[in-house]
Amino acid sequence: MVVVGGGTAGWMTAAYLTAAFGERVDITVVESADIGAVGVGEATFSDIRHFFEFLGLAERDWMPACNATYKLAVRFENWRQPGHHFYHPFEQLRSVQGFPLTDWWLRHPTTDRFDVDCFVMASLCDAGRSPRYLDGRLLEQEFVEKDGLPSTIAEYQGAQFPYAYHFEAHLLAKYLTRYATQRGVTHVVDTVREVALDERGWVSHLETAEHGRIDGDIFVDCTGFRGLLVNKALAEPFVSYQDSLPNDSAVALQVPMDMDKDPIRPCTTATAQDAGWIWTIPLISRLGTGYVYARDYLEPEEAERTLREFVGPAAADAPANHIRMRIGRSRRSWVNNVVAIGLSSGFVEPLESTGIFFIHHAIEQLVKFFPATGFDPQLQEGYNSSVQHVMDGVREFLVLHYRGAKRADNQYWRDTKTRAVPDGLAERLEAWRSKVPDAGSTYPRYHGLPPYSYNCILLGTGGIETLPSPALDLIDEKPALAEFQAIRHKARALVAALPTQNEYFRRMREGS
Ligand SMILES: Cc1cc2nc3c(=O)[nH]c(=O)nc-3n(C[C@H](O)[C@H](O)[C@H](O)COP(=O)(O)OP(=O)(O)OC[C@H]3O[C@@H](n4cnc5c(N)ncnc54)[C@H](O)[C@@H]3O)c2cc1C
Ligand SMILES: N[C@@H](Cc1c[nH]c2cc(Cl)ccc12)C(=O)O
Repeated sequence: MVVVGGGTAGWMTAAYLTAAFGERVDITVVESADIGAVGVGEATFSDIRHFFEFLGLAERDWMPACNATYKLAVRFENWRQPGHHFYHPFEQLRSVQGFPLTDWWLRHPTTDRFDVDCFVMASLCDAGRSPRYLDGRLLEQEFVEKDGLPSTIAEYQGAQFPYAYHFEAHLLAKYLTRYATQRGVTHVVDTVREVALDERGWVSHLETAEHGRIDGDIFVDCTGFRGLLVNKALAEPFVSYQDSLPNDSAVALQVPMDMDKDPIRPCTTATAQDAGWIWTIPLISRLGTGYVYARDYLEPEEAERTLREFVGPAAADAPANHIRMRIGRSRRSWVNNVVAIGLSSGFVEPLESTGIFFIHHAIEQLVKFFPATGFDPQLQEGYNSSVQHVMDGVREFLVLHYRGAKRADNQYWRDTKTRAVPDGLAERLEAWRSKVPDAGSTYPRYHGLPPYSYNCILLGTGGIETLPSPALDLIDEKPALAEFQAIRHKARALVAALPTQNEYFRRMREGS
């Protein structure tokens, strides 16, 4: 196997496949020293723990090397109106008498914060708490992997794990480079100048600037947005999502942070802006922040000025990284003997931190559908179908954020209500007006987001009126009210008992 590209996708792929296949598959990574990686991509899904566990890595092995912190949720600010915020947490939504607590909340709203009433994590985020005690124990939410780890995250049936991570993307790539090369992966630092095809249109070999010809059986395209092998050499078409997700640009800053002074919030923050939103990702030594926006509504210089103003004086000396984003996916990610993974395969704006989830899912599916030398087209079709639906499903979930956002104070936000929606979503939006989303009314194929995630965004953004189930007028509400009270008590007890993230990581630093 020849992996072209040494960003997060390239090294996650090489590390995982060497852990899966050992020496039975020879893996080479070719990465250019002259073409930079995208340099961002720092918040994750909680599923990523399966990636590190598959590699045999514990948190103490990799977190300090990547300046990593914990992420309990995404905090959405000003999506409903200025000053309003809500959370999308890593916490299963409870049910009472067969109805989700969000449904009961619509019928009996105990406060104006559905997230605080239905989820313990919302209070932990508001209080800046760590999900682990100073001795390393996980918060009370007893969590046990059911019957060991599944073969893939798509097949995982266990409890919702309570947190994900923030980490420095380039440090993770460096860490995985060491991991992979120590286990036999060949690392060639060079630029691919030509992708040679045989008479069938399959890649026969690569020509590099200094190392000449590199042969392979399977080529993994991890060359980022340029899609050097899949889109350029094999001319696989790109399916744009821009008609429903117009944000196509970003400007990013890295802002120094002092964990002895600055609070390390245990969540990613997405703050709505006039032409998009700003992400804030707290790491151990710095803040990752950036403005994701639509060029049709805002020029890069204005976006950078807005971002610097938002961050304040700490941003003064930070150089800006302007990025043009290709939003959408390759029609197929696996074409002939080329498999695209990462930005080359597809990408949506990082509103729910899905880029690394796409990579992790794609690598697991590549193992699941790995071809024998005969390259059975059924395996390729199974792979492409799984990858396509994950991206199309996430696209739909992100469109809901904009259709649901109550903000309509300028043309950008007014246009979010009239823009085309992906096939099937219009009917689902209609259904959600009468009944909160459930497994039967969200995107029908696996795409990584459970129905409760849709409940959070629908109730949090506030722009789509959603009615409680009529049955709740006829069912005794006392058990539901008792559940709300139990959540309040549990949240209060955990806020009192858990350390802040700063205290937790200061202790980890002292202990290391
Ligand atoms: C603004 C922004 C914010 C993001 N935030 C998040 C987030 O919070 N969470 C998340 O999960 N994801 C996020 N992502 C996505 C995440 O950054 C990517 O999924 C991740 O970095 C993977 O990128 P990649 O490895 O596919 O491509 P890149 O990082 O672009 O790497 C491409 C590699 O290919 C190499 N290359 C290119 N051409 C050649 C050649 N001819 N020869 C040899 N080598 C070559 C380059 O040298 C580089 O090593 C974000 C993306 C953007 C744009
Ligand atoms: N399986 C994913 C789904 C998920 C559940 N809650 C959240 C919250 C956020 Cl911010 C992203 C993703 C998710 C996971 O557990 O990571």
